[in-house]
Amino acid sequence: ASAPSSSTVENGEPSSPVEPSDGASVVDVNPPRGTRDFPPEDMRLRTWLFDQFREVSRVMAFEEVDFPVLESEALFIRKAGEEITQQLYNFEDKGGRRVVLRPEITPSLARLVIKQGKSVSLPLKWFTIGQCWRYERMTRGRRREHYQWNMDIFGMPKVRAESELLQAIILLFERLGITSSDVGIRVSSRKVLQAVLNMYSIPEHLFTEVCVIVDKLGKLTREEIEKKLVTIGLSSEAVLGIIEVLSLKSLPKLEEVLGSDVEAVADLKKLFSFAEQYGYADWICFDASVVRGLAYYTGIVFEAFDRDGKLRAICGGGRYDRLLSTFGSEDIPACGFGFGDAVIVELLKEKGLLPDLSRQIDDIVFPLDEELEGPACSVASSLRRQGRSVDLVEDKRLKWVFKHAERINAGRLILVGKSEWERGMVRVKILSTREEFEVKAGELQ
Ligand SMILES: OCc1cccc(Br)n1
Repeated sequence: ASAPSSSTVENGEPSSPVEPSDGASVVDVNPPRGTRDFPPEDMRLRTWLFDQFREVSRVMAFEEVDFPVLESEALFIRKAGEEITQQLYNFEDKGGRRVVLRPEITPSLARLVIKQGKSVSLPLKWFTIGQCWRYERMTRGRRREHYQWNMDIFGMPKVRAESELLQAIILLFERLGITSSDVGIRVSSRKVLQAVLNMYSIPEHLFTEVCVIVDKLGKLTREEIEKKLVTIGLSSEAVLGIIEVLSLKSLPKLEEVLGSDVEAVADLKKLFSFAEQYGYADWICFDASVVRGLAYYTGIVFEAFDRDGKLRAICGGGRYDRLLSTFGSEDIPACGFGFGDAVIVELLKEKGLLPDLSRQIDDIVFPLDEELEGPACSVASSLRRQGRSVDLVEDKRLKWVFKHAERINAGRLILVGKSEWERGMVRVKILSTREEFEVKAGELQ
C-alpha cells in the first residue's frame, strides 16, 4: 500500500494492516504516531531549512556539536512541573538504565561543557540541529518529535550573549525573506518576576514554579493562573501584583514600577541599546509577560512570534546561569535558544515564502540499445568523476526518457548510439534549447 506523504498527514490514523490473499499481514506503512517521514520533496525543504540554520551559525562563528538523541533520564528530572518534563519519552533499557529520547538539547550541551571541563576556553559558541521528542497523549493530536536548531553561548556575560543570539535569529529570518513586519521578538527578563516576588516577600524557592505557571498566560485563563499561584501559597495581593507587572509592555513604565536600580531594568535597557547598534531594534519589543516555560532560565528571555498571531512561538530562549550547578558542577553563565522546524515552515507557507526546490540533475545518460549499456556506464562514470550529477537510464523507451528528463529537470540528455560510438562520439541534447550536437566521448564535460 503506498502511504500518503506522512509529513503532510502528520498524525494520520495508522492504517490497519492489509490482509493480502496469502494470509500474511502487511505492516502498517505509516510511521509511529506523532512522527513524520521525509520523502524526497519534504526532505529537500528540510535540508534547505537546515542549510539556512548552518549558514547563520557559520557567520556567527559558532562551532557545530552533536549528541545522542538517547540521554540519561536524570538529565531531565526537574520538579518545577514543566510540560517538557511531564511528557518525557522515557523508558528502561535492557541494562535496567532509565533513559529518555531527549525533549530538548540544552541539558546535553551543559553535560558536554562539564565533561570537557578545563579543556575548553570560554566563551564557547556551539550550535546543533537535532531531533527532540515528547510523549504527548495523542488526544491533542500533536507531534511527538521535531527538529530543533540550538545556538548556545557559555561564558559570555549578560546581555552580550543575548544580543548575539538575537542577531542570529534575525539573520535567519532575513535569509528566509521574513521581515520585522511579519515577525517580532518579545523580550523580557525573569529578573522582572524576581523583583516582584521580592516586593511581596515571596520565598525564593517558589520562583521557578511561579515562572512555569505564569508562562501558561495565554494558554490558561487568567483565573486558572491566579488559582495555581494561590495554590502554591501566594497571597491574592501578590498574585494581582504579578499579573499587573507582567502586563507591562513599556520599559519606562517598568522602570517606574520597579525603580531604576533593579537589575532587570538595567539589563533590558542595555540590551535595547545594543539592539540599536546591531541594527535590529525594530525586530524586538519589551513584553513583561514573556517568561518562557523552562525552569532553568535566570535572566533575559525572548521568543519570536508572528505578528498576525496565527501561530505558536517560532523560537525562544534565554539566559540560564545556574544550570550546571544542578548537575553538580561549577556554574558557567550561559544563554541559548531553540528554533523548531515546524512553526517556521507554517509561517513560510502563510507568507508564500516556500522556496522552489524541485529536483535538479545535470545529465541523463541513455544507451540507445542494450549492447551499448557498457559504454553508457563509462560515459556516466567519467561525468560523475567530474562532479556532475548523472542519472544513468536503461531499458526504457526514448519517449519515457524525454518525459523523465523533464520530470527531474535534467540539463542535458547524452545519447549513446551504435554508429556514433563506433566513431568515438556521443550525441548531446541541451534540453532547455533543444540544441543537439555530437561530442567526442573522451572530451565530454
Ligand atoms: O518544544 C516542545 C517539544 C519538545 C519535543 C518535541 C516536540 Br514535537 N515539541
